[in-house]
Amino acid sequence: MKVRVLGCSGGIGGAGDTTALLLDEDVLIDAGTGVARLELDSLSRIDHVFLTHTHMDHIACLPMLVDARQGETPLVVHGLPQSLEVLRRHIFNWQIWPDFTTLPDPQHPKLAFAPLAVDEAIALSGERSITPLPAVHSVPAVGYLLENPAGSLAFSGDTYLNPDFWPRINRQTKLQALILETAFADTHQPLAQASRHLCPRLLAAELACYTGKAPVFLTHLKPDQKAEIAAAVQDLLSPDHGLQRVRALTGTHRFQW
Ligand SMILES: Nc1ncnc2c1ncn2[C@@H]1O[C@@H]2COP(=O)(O)O[C@H]2[C@H]1O
Repeated sequence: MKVRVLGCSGGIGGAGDTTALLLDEDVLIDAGTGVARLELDSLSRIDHVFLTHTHMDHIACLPMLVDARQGETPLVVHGLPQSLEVLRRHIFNWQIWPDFTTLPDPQHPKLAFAPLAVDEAIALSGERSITPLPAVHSVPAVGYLLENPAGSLAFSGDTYLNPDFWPRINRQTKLQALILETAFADTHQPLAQASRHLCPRLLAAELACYTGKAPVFLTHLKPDQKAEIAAAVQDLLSPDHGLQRVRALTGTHRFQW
């Protein structure tokens, strides 16, 4: 499996694009502004989008992807039932964007919705599977475990303290990487808590629950707080803390296993 980071910033500005991970050529995890980096033929090869949640920084490019994509089969958007209802009601409602579940005609739509549930794995071609993981955010949300027989990669999605996440991660014997959000700096902890995100201090509490050794990559850093978050994470890496191999994800990173 290959995962190419198209966007991993907590906002726009500077070189950052918002969350989008391309799994092989046919699956997107979230559809933030990073999707706009892809050429038309790459967009047309995407068959599935797995959404963590419906916040704009994770769906910004979804409407235009549906319209741009060429192909006979619909783009299948997977999400929690509550997330799909939000998309129907507030995005694909003919006012913000056309309802592509009925276009060009209801028998041959460009868009289909597929509800998912935490812990229910979705099998994909090539012995790949994607399993929704619990997340704790200000709207219904999930993370994802991407898996093939050779290993797995876990992505927290946007989340606050998430005790149900760790037993599932600690069971992974072939985890290649752990992508965790750390949106805010410690000086913004009240906002992190209000908006259900982590800051380095809360990240340290989360990582204390991790018993494995996979490298940890931080995502969703707010652009104006990147330096402060990075400095705090360096402090977390002091020898007495015992944490190692924690670094910020970059918008060009690729994983392969
Ligand atoms: N009280 C608040 N609750 C939630 N989000 C807020 C609040 N105040 C400001 N925000 C910002 O709104 C953003 C929505 O997307 P994020 O969850 O990435 O991050 C959130 C914060 O940057």
